[in-house]
Amino acid sequence: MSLHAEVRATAGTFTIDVAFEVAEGQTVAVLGPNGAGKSTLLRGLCGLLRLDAGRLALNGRVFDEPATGTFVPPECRPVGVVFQDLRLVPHLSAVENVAFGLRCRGVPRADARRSAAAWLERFGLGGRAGARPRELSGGQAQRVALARALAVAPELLLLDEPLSALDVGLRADMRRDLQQALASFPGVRLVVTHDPTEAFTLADRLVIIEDGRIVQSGSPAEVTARPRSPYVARFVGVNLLRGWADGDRLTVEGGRELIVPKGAVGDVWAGIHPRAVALHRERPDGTPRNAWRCRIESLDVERDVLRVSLAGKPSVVAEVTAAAFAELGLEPGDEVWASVKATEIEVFAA
Ligand SMILES: Nc1ncnc2c1ncn2[C@@H]1O[C@H](COP(=O)(O)OP(=O)(O)OP(=O)(O)O)[C@@H](O)[C@H]1O
Repeated sequence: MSLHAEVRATAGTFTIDVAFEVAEGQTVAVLGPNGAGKSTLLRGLCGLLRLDAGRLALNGRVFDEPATGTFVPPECRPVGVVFQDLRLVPHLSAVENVAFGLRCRGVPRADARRSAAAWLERFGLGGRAGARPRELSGGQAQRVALARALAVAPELLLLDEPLSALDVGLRADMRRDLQQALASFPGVRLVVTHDPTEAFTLADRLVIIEDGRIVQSGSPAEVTARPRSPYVARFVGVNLLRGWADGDRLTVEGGRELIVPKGAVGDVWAGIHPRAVALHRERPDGTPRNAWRCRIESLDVERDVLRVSLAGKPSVVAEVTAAAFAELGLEPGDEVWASVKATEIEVFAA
């Protein structure tokens, strides 16, 4: 029981061409830069965009397959969708919005209303059933949209950037609610997101799309360990350098030669976790280290660590504790030495 998605579709001049499978009970996060084709993929999956080629099947039932002329319209698919802008009907109350999806699927009015009220109750919105969307807070509107998607007992749940419209303060609470809702939903779950926290807390598997194609997929741990593109590396917070390896030498872009663990030969990626980048005021000596001069470009505070963007050859991000950084007495614009132990550089074939 699963989603089989082989999607080739066109929106204007843009084409999406991806293939992946998701097992029942799994949550997949679809990631990618702006314009990568995430929403277009979602439209293909829910039937708002017809495939040019490929095959879309859920639990063995085919919903779209141009080769056989099969196309099941959106309202006849067991698919629940929460769109980025929610798309609640403005003149309908919360309970009517939730009932709407059921009515579209032919459920009699009274039954649809009863079921909708029960879903709102489950999401703690029993008291807001009569409110119109503009009378709801962002978090409440989000819950109504989620209730509407789940009320139709879908086999596939599609969420497009489910938390992006919420204030940062509300997001953590809503993420927890969403995690619970997803855990109790037995079907296939697919979440489009830009947010690493959302992806890592909600998903079993990541599918990363760039320019309408899958560049990488795997568990969060696999993707973090071996990012396959600069976008993925940025997303997971890892430094990724492209280079040429020969034994224990790696020549990276910009020409610097780094000492790395022996193994890979040829065109490679080298991943360096920001925690592995040490900062020094003077050139470090002693144990043989890879060290090079950089300029501190900017600082980002993330809880009790600082992410320090370093411009140099190569440019990297270092992660240091606030205390260690204060001890060095550095600030943006200052010159600094960055160093990385050879054993902290993971080299893998490009
Ligand atoms: N109906 C359309 N006509 C023409 N071009 C379109 C159409 N729909 C989407 N596109 C183009 O397809 C590309 C992919 O768009 P899409 O909205 O799927 O990206 P996305 O990954 O969801 O982006 P974002 O993260 O910004 O929401 C974009 O370049 C967009 O301009």
